[in-house]
Parts: sequence; C-alpha cells; structure tokens
Amino acid sequence: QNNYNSSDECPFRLSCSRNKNQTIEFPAIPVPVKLVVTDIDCQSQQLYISHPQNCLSSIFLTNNFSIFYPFYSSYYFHYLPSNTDNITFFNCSSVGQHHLRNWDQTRPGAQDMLSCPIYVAGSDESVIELDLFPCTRMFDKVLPIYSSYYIWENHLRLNWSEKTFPSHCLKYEKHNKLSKNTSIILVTTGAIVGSTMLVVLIGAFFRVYFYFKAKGEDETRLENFLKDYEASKPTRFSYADIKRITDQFKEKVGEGAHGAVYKGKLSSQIVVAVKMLNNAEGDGREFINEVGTMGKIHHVNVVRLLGFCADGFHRALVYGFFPNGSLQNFISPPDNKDAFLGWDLLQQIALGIAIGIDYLHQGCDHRILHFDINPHNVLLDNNFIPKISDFGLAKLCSKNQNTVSMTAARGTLGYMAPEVFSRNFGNVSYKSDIYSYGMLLLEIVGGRKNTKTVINDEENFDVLYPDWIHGLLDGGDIHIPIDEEGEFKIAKKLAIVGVWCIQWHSMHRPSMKTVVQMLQGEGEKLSVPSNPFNASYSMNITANTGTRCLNLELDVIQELD
Ligand SMILES: Nc1ncnc2c1ncn2[C@@H]1O[C@H](COP(=O)(O)OP(=O)(O)OP(=O)(O)O)[C@@H](O)[C@H]1O
Repeated sequence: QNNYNSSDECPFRLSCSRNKNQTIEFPAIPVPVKLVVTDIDCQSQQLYISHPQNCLSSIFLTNNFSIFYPFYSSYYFHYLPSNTDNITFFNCSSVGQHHLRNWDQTRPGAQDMLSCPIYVAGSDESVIELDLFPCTRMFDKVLPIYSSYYIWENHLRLNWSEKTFPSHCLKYEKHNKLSKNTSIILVTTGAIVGSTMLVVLIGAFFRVYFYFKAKGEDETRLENFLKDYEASKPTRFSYADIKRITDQFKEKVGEGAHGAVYKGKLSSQIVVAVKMLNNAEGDGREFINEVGTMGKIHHVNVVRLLGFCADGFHRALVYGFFPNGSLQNFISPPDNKDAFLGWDLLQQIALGIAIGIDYLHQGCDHRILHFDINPHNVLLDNNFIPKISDFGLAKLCSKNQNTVSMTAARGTLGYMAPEVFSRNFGNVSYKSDIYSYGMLLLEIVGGRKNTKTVINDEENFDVLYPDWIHGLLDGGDIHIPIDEEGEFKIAKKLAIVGVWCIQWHSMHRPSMKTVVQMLQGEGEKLSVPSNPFNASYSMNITANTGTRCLNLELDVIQELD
C-alpha cells in the first residue's frame, strides 16, 4: 500500500528540458546531488543515472548511502569483492595520468579512474596489489547490509517501487516516456499513412482528371464525327485519336498489302475498323485517292469512309466495322458446310456487288473505276450485305468518258483485265472492272480460286481457265456438288454471267446495269457465251491483234485530276 498522499512532496526532482538531458536531483545537505538520467525502464522499475563528471564515487565523499532514498539499489559496487562490507575511499588526484594508465585496465572500474580520482576499494583488499601507494587513503564506510550500489561504467542503477514514494512523483516521467514512444510511433505511422494517402489521392486525382479529360475528348470526337457524318464527309482524326479509338491498337482484325486493320470504338455503339497504312509506302497518292474518292460515296453496297488520319507520317482510314470480314472468308466449295453460305445468299451477294459497281460507274457525279475488284475487297456486314472497299487504286473520270489513260498496270493478278495488264490488249475502261467482277463471280461459283494468271512477258497474258465451268454451262460434268434443281439454276446463272464478264475483248463484256438485270432474271433465257479461252478463240491473244481491234472503236480520254 502506498503510504503517501498525492499532495506529498516528492523526495527527488526529476526534470527534463527539450535540448538538455533529463536530470534527477536529490535533496542532499549542504549541496543537492544532481545526476544525469540516462535511461528509465518503467517495466522493471529501474533508473540509470550517471555523474556529469564521470565520478560517481565522489558522491559518497560527502554523502552516505541513503542519499538516493527512496530509490534503493541492487547495492553493489561491482568491482568490489562480493564479500566486502566496508569500503575505503582513496584520493588519487595527485597520481599522474601515466600511473593510472598503467593500472590493471581489465579491472572493473579502472577505466573510471582516468576521469575520476576517487577510488573505492574493499577494506580487505591489498593496497599493494592494487598499487594504490601513490593515492591518499581518505576514509572507510560501512556498506548497508545486503546492499551494494550497482555501478557499471559510471552508470548507477537505482530501483524503485511505488510504495516508496508518492505515485504522482514518477507519473510525469512514465507518461513522458510512454508518450514520447507513442508519439514517435504515432508520428511515424501518421507520416507513412499520410504520405501513402497523399500518393493515393494524387494518383486518384490524376486518374479522375485523365478519365474526364479522355471522356471529354471522346465526346468532342464523337460530336465532330456525328456532325461530319450528317454532313456526309469523313472526319479527320489525330494520331492520338486513332490510338484512343483502337485502344492502343489492341485488336488486329486483318492485314492487307498496305497495312494492318484494327478494330476500334468511337462510342459504345459505333464500332469501326481502322486501317493503318504503312508509313514507308509511296508518296501517299493512294491514301489521298481513297479519301478523295470514298469521302464522296454513299451507297449501301459501298463501304463508307467514316474518317481518316493524316498526322505527321501516320496515315489511317476509318471505316464501319464488319464482323464477317471479307468475302474471301466465304469462298468455299459447297461441300464445306461450315463456310458455305448457300446459293441463295451467294446470289444476293453477287447481285449486291454488281449494284455497288453499277453505282460507282453510273450513279455518282463522276464515273468511279475501282480497278481492284476481288473477294478481299468486298466486306460483308452482319446481314451479309456486301460492301465494296479499298479504293486506293480507283480513278475518277467524267461520265461520258469511255476509256482512261493509265501509266502502269494496277490491280490484283487473276482479276486484272488483260487491257489493264498491258495497253497492247486495248484501252482501259469501266469494262475492266467488269472483267474483275466476272472472275469474282466464277470464284463464288467454284468455291475456290479458279484462275491463275501466268504472265510470261508483256506480250503474252495467259489465263488458266478451269474446264469445269464449261461442264456446268454445257450440262456436262458440273464439278460442284449441287443438291436441288433450283440451286443448279443459280450456280449456272452466276457462271454464265461470270463468263460474259470475262470476255477477252472489253466490248463483248456487258455493262454492270446489264449484269444486274441478268442476275435479277431467271437466267433460263441467258445465252451461253463462247469460252473466251478456248483454242479457237485464241488462248494466247497477242498484243497486236487486241490493240488493232480495240483502237478502232475506243479513243483514249485523259482521266480527271
Ligand atoms: N471494315 C472492316 N471491317 C472488318 N474487317 C475488316 C475491315 N476492313 C478490313 N478488314 C479485315 O482486314 C483484312 C485486310 O483488309 P485490307 O483491306 O487492308 O486488305 P486486303 O483488301 O485484304 O488487301 P489489300 O491491302 O491488298 O487491298 C480484310 O481481309 C478483312 O478481314
């Protein structure tokens, strides 16, 4: 039980200031003893103190061992023999430093002698052995029973118990030590939590900022697009827009000769295909051509150019997205049940392409010649409505113009009309697209690539024409599996129209309007054309023959700029 009241005065004074050490003062007479507190251990209730001049022994010159009351100690001058009751004080101040240094340095407390000239020895210790001759013997003291001050390298350890002094005396110190630790922990934790939260907040702020910035840009982009869409013109996008639309070119849907095609989004509803054109290619004429030509065309069977990008070296074309890809994906023999679309649908597709080409040839202000009609350049929308695409090689010419001048062969081998390959076969005209369309039709019917163009030299243009087509036309071996009579009719009609379209001389080929009529009719009345590639018709048509023949009928007219 505590014998003190909270109002009782403390028998010591413990003080601390911000920059100085903690000190403890004991009310000794005549001079109070003030010592430095080096540590307080509240748990084991121990106080470690040291003398400001490193001379703890000197305290006992003028004071007895009860000086530290109410603290008690383990009471042990540890460098004294354990059985010592009396101790003797020696004043070694007159001893030279040299002598002190020669002392047994391993002896506990010997180190203190260098700074403190007061030496304490057990009364039964030998002065000779300790080599204390040069020191002056001062006096003897009796150590309290069971007690010894525990001094370790000039630190004195004092113990306390709550019973020995009023509890409020150490409250401040306990609290102070705890609060100091707690405040260090709190400050550190606070700093860590605070800085983490700051980083998170800054991160969140930038996320939100960029989110709204991007959202704002998306909205502006969409608004501009819709305005342009209403005004029927393609929108110009920056390269940054293109990256955002394609989500950093995340989903590649195909690769053409001029670059890769990526899926993108203008909004959650507007899905687009972005064709990135290879930077290194040409002088950008095809790009300008495509933007210039396609920007003007709006037809259900022609891919609409929604936008483009011409930003530094970056060139891109933005179209509507067609999940079914190109017609090439569906050119398959009828016995391939997975990819075969059925004869009715194939006929609808063939008709749609013909209507699209007819629109290009007749329906616009200027005649547009595509020059690269082939199954890769026909895309299919969700409902398998065909869309003609890829206008990089297209030419604009005036309506009353029959032929165009062309400086180099253009198009895809196998679909390229002979006159496009070499001017020696005649003049290039809108009929050149009809030839390509005819080849496409025959591929649809055959379900495979049935033409293989071999170019030997400028003078010879050999086409390996499949015999089975004439089997189909003549009623012989039709080569393709057909289940029903109706289907046979469709296949035969498509083949007849196809062969008409690939007639060697362009004047023998029908116009697209006629092709549309032929496809829309029953097909029974269609006459079967002669095989343009049979021997009698000349498999190898030499250049001169063609030129002579065609030049009589068609004049060369310059294309429009
Ligand atoms: N608008 C689109 N929607 C969906 N897929 C498309 C679209 N445009 C192109 N693709 C896909 O990307 C592929 C490549 O198209 P692209 O037009 O670049 O090349 P190509 O016509 O095959 O060859 P080339 O570049 O020689 O004309 C197509 O085969 C098709 O699968």
